[in-house]
Amino acid sequence: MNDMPRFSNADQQIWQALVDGGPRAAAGEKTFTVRNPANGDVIATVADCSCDDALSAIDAAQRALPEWRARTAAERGTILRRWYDLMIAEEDTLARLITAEMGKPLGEALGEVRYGAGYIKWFAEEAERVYGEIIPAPVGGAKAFVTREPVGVCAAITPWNFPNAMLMRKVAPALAAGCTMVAKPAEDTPLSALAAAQLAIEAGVPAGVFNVVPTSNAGEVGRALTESEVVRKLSFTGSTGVGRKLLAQCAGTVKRTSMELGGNAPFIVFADADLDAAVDGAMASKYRNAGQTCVCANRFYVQREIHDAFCAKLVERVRALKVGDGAQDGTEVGPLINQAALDKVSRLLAEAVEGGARIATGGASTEGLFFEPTVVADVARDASIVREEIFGPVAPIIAFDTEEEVVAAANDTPYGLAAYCYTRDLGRAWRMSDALEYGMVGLNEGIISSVAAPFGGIKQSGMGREGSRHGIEDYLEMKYIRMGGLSA
Ligand SMILES: NC(=O)c1ccc[n+]([C@@H]2O[C@H](COP(=O)([O-])OP(=O)(O)OC[C@H]3O[C@@H](n4cnc5c(N)ncnc54)[C@H](O)[C@@H]3O)[C@@H](O)[C@H]2O)c1
Ligand SMILES: O=C[C@H](O)CS(=O)(=O)O
Repeated sequence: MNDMPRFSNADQQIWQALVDGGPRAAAGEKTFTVRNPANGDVIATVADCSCDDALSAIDAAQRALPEWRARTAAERGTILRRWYDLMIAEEDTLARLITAEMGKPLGEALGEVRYGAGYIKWFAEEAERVYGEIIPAPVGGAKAFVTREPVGVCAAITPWNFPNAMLMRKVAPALAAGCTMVAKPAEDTPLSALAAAQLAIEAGVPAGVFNVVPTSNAGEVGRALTESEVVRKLSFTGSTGVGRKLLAQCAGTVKRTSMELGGNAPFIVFADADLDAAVDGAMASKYRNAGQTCVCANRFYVQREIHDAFCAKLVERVRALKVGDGAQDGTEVGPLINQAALDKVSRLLAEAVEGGARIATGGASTEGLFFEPTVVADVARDASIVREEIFGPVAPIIAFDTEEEVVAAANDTPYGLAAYCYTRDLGRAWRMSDALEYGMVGLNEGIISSVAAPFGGIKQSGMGREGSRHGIEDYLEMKYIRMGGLSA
């Protein structure tokens, strides 16, 4: 990846932090390496930022705020649109970066770049739709109204599974609203964030408005971001466990927070469903990104009458999936991100089998970090693979009989991000979407994400929404103004 001099500091071949409008070596010039999960190769050396580096980035964001927030929404939107154009012009390079640092197939990586860039375009336009309100005067001789103002200096902490899109869906609304941003990408995948920030600078985003501090010490940098009184908001995407920790760390300074956390999506198939459509949806939802998305189907509930037919069709499709290096043509399922992820998937599957489950296809880690796309049937309802987020290419299947029974099972989780239901009965479709306790529901759809959709969860899957016309709200404050003394 050091063959990208535009992004890495070519002469030293180090991907420096991007702070205050340019590359910045970490304090002590510390570095860490990034490896390709497909083969373990070191693909880049990156500045290893510390608390001091984070504080410098926060200072740069604070200095940049007055001028950036003073620009008109149209001016900010024009710069964001230029950034979008640069992202699309560089989409192939950015896709190669994603595949190299986290393993997804190039086709999926290209889709992610376009998805992430789509958020920039969307919020370039939404910037000019941040309206205020006029309130009917509560008393004579007075006017009352509401204006919307940027929250201020924001921080973002993002995951490795969508290293471009998860950050773009935070930084785009933040900058559109007039905020400035300090971002800490995941240690496994800092390159996509750094490349996107470089393009932002080239697009005319002023120095200090968007800063990226890569680090192998998430806790130290995270604490600098969460404890700073200058940082008025934290937007986090990641596991629920880390989200809880960060919420607690933000309490001391009463920060605004957006939390996009873990999921445990039920995928429900009724006997009256279009079976082929349900299998198509299952394949798209379960095996995308090797099962490493927060909205992947995590457990399949299939009505007993069609259980065997559904399993047979699914197994046939899963067996045909091509596993390999995401950079190779034809690869459909890449590696898992690291050994810990592989160990977790293996553990959950082994525990399911110990509980009586039957592996219908797959079930083994092949070489390195690759895991065979798997279908496992006859899974116990309370198995750990049903209760925990798998984050791997394994589909546990459970038979059910009645609507009431499956609603209870689907909702029996602390998570509430996404749920899926296949049925051709319109009444049942409405009853299910009403009854499912989730932030997002796919009805006869396995892929529901879009820049136009309010993406987010309830319960312990988080708070706030990203994308849609709602996504910019998380970066705005409301100011109520009452103007008196207006009587003749
Ligand atoms: N709801 C969503 O939109 C969404 C999207 C993608 C991923 N996720 C969730 O993210 C998880 C997988 O991603 P992950 O493994 O990167 O999650 P993670 O929580 O381990 O890490 C996410 C980010 O938090 C950082 N982090 C970890 N510990 C920290 C600490 N103590 N202080 C500060 N930062 C810390 C990491 O460095 C990374 O940047 C899954 O649970 C998945 O469901 C949710
Ligand atoms: O996993 C995280 C992403 O939000 C998944 S999606 O591409 O937005 O569906």
